[in-house]
Amino acid sequence: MSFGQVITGREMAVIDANAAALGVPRKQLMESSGHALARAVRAEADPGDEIAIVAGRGNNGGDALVAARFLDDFQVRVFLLGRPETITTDIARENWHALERAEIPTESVRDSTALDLGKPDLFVDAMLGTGISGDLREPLAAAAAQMNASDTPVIAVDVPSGLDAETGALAKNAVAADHVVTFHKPKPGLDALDVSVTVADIGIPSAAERYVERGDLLRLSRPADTHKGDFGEVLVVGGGPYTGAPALSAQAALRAGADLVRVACPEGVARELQGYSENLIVRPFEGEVFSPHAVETVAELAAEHDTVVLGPGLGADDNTLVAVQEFLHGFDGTAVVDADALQVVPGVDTEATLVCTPHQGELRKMGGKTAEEWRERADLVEAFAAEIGHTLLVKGKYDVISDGERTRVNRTGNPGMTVGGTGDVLAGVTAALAATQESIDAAALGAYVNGAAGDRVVDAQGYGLVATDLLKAIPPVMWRDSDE
Ligand SMILES: NC(=O)C1=CN([C@@H]2O[C@H](COP(=O)(O)OP(=O)(O)OC[C@H]3O[C@@H](n4cnc5c(N)ncnc54)[C@H](O)[C@@H]3O)[C@@H](O)[C@H]2O)[C@@H](O)CC1
Ligand SMILES: [K+]
Repeated sequence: MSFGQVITGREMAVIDANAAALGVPRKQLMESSGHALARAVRAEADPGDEIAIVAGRGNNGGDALVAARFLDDFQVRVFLLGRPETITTDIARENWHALERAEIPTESVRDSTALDLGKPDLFVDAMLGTGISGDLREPLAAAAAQMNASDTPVIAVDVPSGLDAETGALAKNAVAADHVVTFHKPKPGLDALDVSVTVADIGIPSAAERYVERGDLLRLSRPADTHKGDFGEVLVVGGGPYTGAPALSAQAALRAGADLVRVACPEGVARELQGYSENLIVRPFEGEVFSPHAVETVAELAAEHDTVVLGPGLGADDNTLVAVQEFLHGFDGTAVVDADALQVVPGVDTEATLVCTPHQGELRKMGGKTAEEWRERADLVEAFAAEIGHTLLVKGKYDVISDGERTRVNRTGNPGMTVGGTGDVLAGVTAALAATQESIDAAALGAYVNGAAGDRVVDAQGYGLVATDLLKAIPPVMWRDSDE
């Protein structure tokens, strides 16, 4: 199983929140970061050296405030660039007060004219880490200029202040560090700099990356920050022998935030569908089932949507499978493929980005292998995803999600969810998410949200869950910050 090596600041925030969800809160990580930083400083300093720690008001500064405690046998001077009341997080502020009470020399610098970092033997640059935006502003810019103008070695915390950990771009007034102690994994852009890098293990359990946890919800922007249209439009192509399935997928996509969902289905199904919910917009095509003559109509509709759900209730009529194949052959958008449509995917020649959501029986029918033990299954799913060139979300007690390079595991959900229709809900949620997220993240979040919705229902009512129960549980799982 692989999680990827370089990680962006945003990804780090997800992992950090997942660690907290697993019982390892940020304050503990800050303590480990500070300790790792202090060890690196100790390795470069001589006894009695003067060490100037230049701290910003965020958690990057907080890491260095912790380090100061470990280094109080040196002549440590801590410069806080800003007023202590404006430290941005509680954990960093608590560490500032701990320094004051321990009488470790601290000064707060309010503006650049008052800034004199002196001539220490070593600088610690803890002004900005992954929270940076834009070029350094004052008084940070003046501090960077003083550090850069001196011959004193600089150890930077996480990244040199001025390196954007999202893009790897360097601000024009960035700190020129000699050494970087970066946490957990290297950040983008570090490899292009002329610095030595230590990657410090800060005790984040590998489970925080492997498992999809509440921190993964940070990938979603909140409804309050967004406008209509930001969440995209979804087309569900389904129905034929079954009508409930496309209705469930469509309603699930709406609950997961899609702005507009339409269902393309055979005309007979269309009338029934409208009876399910007034929220469904239906685009009927001729015939009893999806067959080659309807491909052009469906393809035109699909091109007007951000993502497609292909499969719910379509059935496995020979004509339908040919139609699915023809549709995928000409499609270059993003589709979540479920149910009988799955068996067509491995042989199909398509430009489309597909997220396939098989249970283990369907996976075998696609030509994939499965195993009892989830780690073994994860390796098999990763290899099969690489082979077919699409993202897989293989449902099970532990869902395994892989795009062939990155692999995640989801643990939400419960035995009550083996009831019919929960897979249709999952496909709809995943398609809504795929309108704004990369396939692997959409699939991982889809599995998490669907399972967590099921857990919420079972918590509230006990077993006896039916698929429609999941629909109302989707929004609170997605948009509430914490479990109440
Ligand atoms: N996310 C994580 O999992 C962990 C983060 N840690 C540390 O936390 C850091 C991130 O902390 P924060 O998110 O608090 O962010 P930062 O400490 O990087 O910066 C945030 C502050 O800087 C200000 N700022 C942003 N751009 C500026 C600019 N161009 N000029 C002047 N001020 C600017 C912001 O207004 C904010 O007050 C990491 O780099 C790392 O050092 C570690 O403690 C361990 C775990
Ligand atoms: K820094």
